[in-house]
Amino acid sequence: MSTLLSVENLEIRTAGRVLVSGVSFSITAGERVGLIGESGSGKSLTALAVLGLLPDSMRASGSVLMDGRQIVGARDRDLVPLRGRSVAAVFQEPMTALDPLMRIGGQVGEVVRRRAARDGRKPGRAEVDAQVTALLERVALPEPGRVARAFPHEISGGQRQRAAIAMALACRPKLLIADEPTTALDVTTQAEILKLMEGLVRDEGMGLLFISHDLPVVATVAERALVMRRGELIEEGAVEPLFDRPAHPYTEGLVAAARAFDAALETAP
Ligand SMILES: Nc1ncnc2c1ncn2[C@@H]1O[C@H](COP(=O)(O)OP(=O)(O)OP(=O)(O)O)[C@@H](O)[C@H]1O
Repeated sequence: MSTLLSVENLEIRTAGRVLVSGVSFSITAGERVGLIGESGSGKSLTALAVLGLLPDSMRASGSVLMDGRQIVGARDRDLVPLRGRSVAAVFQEPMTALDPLMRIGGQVGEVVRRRAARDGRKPGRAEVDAQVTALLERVALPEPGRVARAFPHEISGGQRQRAAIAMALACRPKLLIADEPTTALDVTTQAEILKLMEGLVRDEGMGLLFISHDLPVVATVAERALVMRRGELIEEGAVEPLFDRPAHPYTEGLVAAARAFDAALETAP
C-alpha cells in the first residue's frame, strides 16, 4: 500500500514552549488510524499541523508529507489546492465548518462546484442539486430536500455533523481527519455517526485519522491506534492487541479507565 501521510519528527513550539515533540507516524492509502490521549496531549495540534492550519503563534519543524507534498514551512496559498483534494477535516463542533447564514444545500453545493472546477468542469445547477441530494442521502439525512433548504440553526446537532461530513465527502479527499467528531453528541447519535463514518471511509477507500480521548470510540472506527502523552507519541499498534495488552503504563491507565467507565454504566440503575 502506498503511503498517504508521513509525519517525521514533528515538533510544534510556541513562545519558547514545546507543545509537540518527536512525533513520527504514517498512514497508508485507505488505512483507518486512531489518535488517542488525554486532554492537552497534543492530538489536535498534530492534526492542525497535518492540515497546515496551526495558529500563527506556533512554529512547526520536522516533516509532514501529505500525498507527496511538504506541509511544514509551506506557504498557505500553496496548501489551498491540497486541502479538499488530498485531505479534508471534520471537527467536534460542526458550526466550524458551516456558515450560519447560508442554507445547507448552498454550502454543500459550493464544495461540489469547487471540486468540479478542480477537474476543469463547470456543472449546471441541476447537476449540482442532484449531487447535493445524493451527498445528503449518503450521510443518511432524513428528508434531504428539507435539510438542503434549512439554515444550520434549523437542524439538530447530529444533523449538522452529518452535513459537515457530507461537505468533507464532497471534496473526495484521500485522507479524512476527524477531530472528536462525535464528542458533542448524545450517545445514540454518536454511535450512528461513528457507524456512518466508518462505512463511508471504507466504501470510498479513504484514509482516516480519527482523534479521540475515548478508547471504545477509537476501537469502533480504527484498525491501528497511536497514543499521545504530553506532546509525544508513546505507543502505537493494531487496536485490539494495543487495548488488550498495552505496553505502556499510560495506555494501560487509559484502558483501565475506559473499562471502569463501561462497568459503571452497566451497573448503573
Ligand atoms: N493556541 C494555543 N496557544 C498556546 N498553547 C496552546 C494552544 N492550543 C493548544 N495549546 C496547548 O498545546 C497543548 C496540546 O493541545 P491540543 O489541543 O493539541 O491537545 P489535545 O490532545 O487535542 O486535547 P483535547 O483532547 O482537549 O482537544 C496543550 O498543552 C494546550 O494547552
